[in-house]
Amino acid sequence: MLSIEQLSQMVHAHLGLNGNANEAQYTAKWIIKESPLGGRGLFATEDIASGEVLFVDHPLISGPRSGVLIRRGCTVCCKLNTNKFFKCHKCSLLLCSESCQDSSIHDDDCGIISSWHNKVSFEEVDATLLSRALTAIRALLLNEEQKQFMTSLQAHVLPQHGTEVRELQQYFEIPERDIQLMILASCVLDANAFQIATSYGKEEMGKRGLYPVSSLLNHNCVPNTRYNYNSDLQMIVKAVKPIQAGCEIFTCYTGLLWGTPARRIHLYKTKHFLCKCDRCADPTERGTFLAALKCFSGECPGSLLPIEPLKSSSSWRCFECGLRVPCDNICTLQSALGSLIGSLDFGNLVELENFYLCRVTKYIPKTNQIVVDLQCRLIWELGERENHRWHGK
Ligand SMILES: C[S@@+](CC[C@H](N)C(=O)[O-])C[C@H]1O[C@@H](n2cnc3c(N)ncnc32)[C@H](O)[C@@H]1O
Repeated sequence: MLSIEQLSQMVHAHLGLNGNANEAQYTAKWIIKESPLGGRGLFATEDIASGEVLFVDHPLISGPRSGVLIRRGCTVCCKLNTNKFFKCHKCSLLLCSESCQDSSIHDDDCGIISSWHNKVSFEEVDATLLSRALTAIRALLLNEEQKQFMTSLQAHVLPQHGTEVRELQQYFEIPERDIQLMILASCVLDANAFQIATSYGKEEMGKRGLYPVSSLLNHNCVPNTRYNYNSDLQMIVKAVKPIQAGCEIFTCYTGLLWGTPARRIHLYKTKHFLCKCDRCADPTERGTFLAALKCFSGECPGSLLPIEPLKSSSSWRCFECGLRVPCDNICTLQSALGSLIGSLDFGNLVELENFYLCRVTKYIPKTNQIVVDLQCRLIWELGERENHRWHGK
């Protein structure tokens, strides 16, 4: 692994902060340091005002996500749901048009894959598997310096990481050094990749990017930054509150409006740590009651909250009547609610509105993350439709 000094030099070169001709529109008011949370993090070197741009990162590699549930999409433009898909006869990647086939993106991808000897005919290659492995495959396009930068990032090395790359070997004879680099890229992507948001109404295959500077940001459930993407897939990271010199700069790896159990489980499953931040330790989550459930006791108007939120097996208690409920009963209710939400047709506005107005708040308080999420979806959908009338009070 690179020293912090070497890593800092790479980060500055990557952001274009070196030399006299500084093209960046900001100065770096932060450094890379060891974090008390473990590993490295970014720390403010001077006071930073709310709204200030901290840096503009660009991905070393980007492409489709690797999950088994990935939807069939074009490997160049990521478009879904077209019946015009075809497989490139040289590399078997899925494409939607001649212009995507003639693009430089496909040229690069195809150059790598077609250099591997085929074990089966191109029709027999699993195009979905190839899409799932494509972002890791693109690591082979990096130059030596970029590869060194990528390998200096944290990697999650667990047996499940890189399976999509290993499985490619049933279709292609791949040189061992390519396999090793792609598996390492999968492990680095697992620890660091950011999901790239799709613009509203656009049906696209899920995308992710390896943003090496943002990858050094540790997580806090009340982050002091936020980020958005521009049309060139650059990630603009801004302060969302004043950050004092010396403080660690955080991002949030989960949904901000998720309740504590949902955030902690997600962080544990995807980033392999249990968050212990102030918000996670506070049963009320700063008075937002995002995880609260209605008290199980008849007419009691109170809410159930975890007694020890940092323990996943904690009992819950009603803060009004004192009723204690074991964790197992809470988990059963939470998974029933999850199934109920999973059965909703989110494209059907009338169904969503009815569910929100008539059903969901019978079981959970209006502060619960499920209700808040429904409200956000309704606002989002209604804001996009002409002449749509809100029937609620
Ligand atoms: C994107 S990396 C962040 C940078 C990393 N610290 C490094 O040294 O490269 C994500 C990993 O950092 C660690 N991490 C981030 N936030 C954390 C937190 N709040 N508590 C504990 N570990 C954290 C976890 O190991 C996580 O999988």
